[in-house]
Amino acid sequence: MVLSAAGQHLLRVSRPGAWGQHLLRVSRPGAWGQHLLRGIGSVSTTAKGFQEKEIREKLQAFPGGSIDLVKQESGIAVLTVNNPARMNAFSGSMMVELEERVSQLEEWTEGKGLIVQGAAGTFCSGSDLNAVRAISNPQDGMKMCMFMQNVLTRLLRLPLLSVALVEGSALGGGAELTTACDFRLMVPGGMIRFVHKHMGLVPGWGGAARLVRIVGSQNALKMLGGALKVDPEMGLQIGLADGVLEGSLDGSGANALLEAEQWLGCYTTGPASVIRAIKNVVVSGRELPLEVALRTERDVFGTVWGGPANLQALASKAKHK
Ligand SMILES: CCCC(=O)SCCNC(=O)CCNC(=O)[C@H](O)C(C)(C)COP(=O)(O)OP(=O)(O)OC[C@H]1O[C@@H](n2cnc3c(N)ncnc32)[C@H](O)[C@@H]1OP(=O)(O)O
Repeated sequence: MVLSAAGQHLLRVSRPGAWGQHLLRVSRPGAWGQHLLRGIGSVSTTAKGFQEKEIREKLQAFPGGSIDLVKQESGIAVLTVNNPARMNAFSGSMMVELEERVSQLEEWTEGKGLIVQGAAGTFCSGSDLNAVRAISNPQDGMKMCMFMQNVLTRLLRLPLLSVALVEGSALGGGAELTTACDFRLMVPGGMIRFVHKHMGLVPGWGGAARLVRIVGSQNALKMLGGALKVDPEMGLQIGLADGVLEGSLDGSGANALLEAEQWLGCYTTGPASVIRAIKNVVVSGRELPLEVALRTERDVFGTVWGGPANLQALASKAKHK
């Protein structure tokens, strides 16, 4: 780690062979705090110096599937990774669409919750291997990685309580996507598997960093090193899964979605302003140094203190037995 004159950390990523050393410039942690303080819930990229327009154009050259978003009256939105012919693998255009959907969710001020699911009874089999083969050179791979890291970081920081509904398999980048949600609910027969090792890779969409925070470094090492198949039972045991649902009665996925909505509803009941504030204080507590997190918490507190929900609760003389 080198601290440049501009105060930016340069993370030196080396790889032996043709392309030698690359410098991935990331903004210093203090700048994250500034982002969070300025506009919690609309945090933008932590990566500098990558040409988003250029990578979008590149990714658009690999079309297929879609990322569908339905915002419901209940304040819970459903995001569906939809490419069933390829087990919901992410084509390039789906990566771009995911960024657009995240932008829409950042603008959705009435939202409280989000369920991320795969179409047709399976979650997501990671990157579309056809696109991966076409961009297997290091420069393009690095750009795709930065693009997806940025999108999934923004997804996790949305001021919505988010759940990955894991039916079927979540493989590779699909496993990484589950870690970009606050919670994971698994359906019997479901599996989360970081298969990267078998692809000669490590996670690159931020999945390893998030996994360590969810299950701890020991379990993360075992999951990545062994490319372990994490079923619902193991998921609960290591804290990767937050619940196991009954699942589809007819194979349509409808029942699992309904169950996930009910599960999430326990945490999203109440005014959007309060639910969003809860998510924001937790994000800052999770990601920021304590002093900055405390300042952020104070700022968020100021947005709800004396607000309609607070005044109504005071007037009702509520008892919390
Ligand atoms: C930083 C990101 C790292 C990554 O995500 S790398 C990608 C990691 N993912 C993989 O390697 C998944 C490879 N696929 C598999 O293991 C199996 O296809 C899988 C998902 C277990 C399903 O197995 P089966 O149920 O036997 O079905 P199948 O193999 O016949 O697949 C059905 C069709 O889906 C396709 N498919 C599945 N995963 C894909 C992918 N990631 N990219 C592109 N195409 C994919 C598969 O080729 C097959 O297509 P087709 O019917 O032969 O035309």
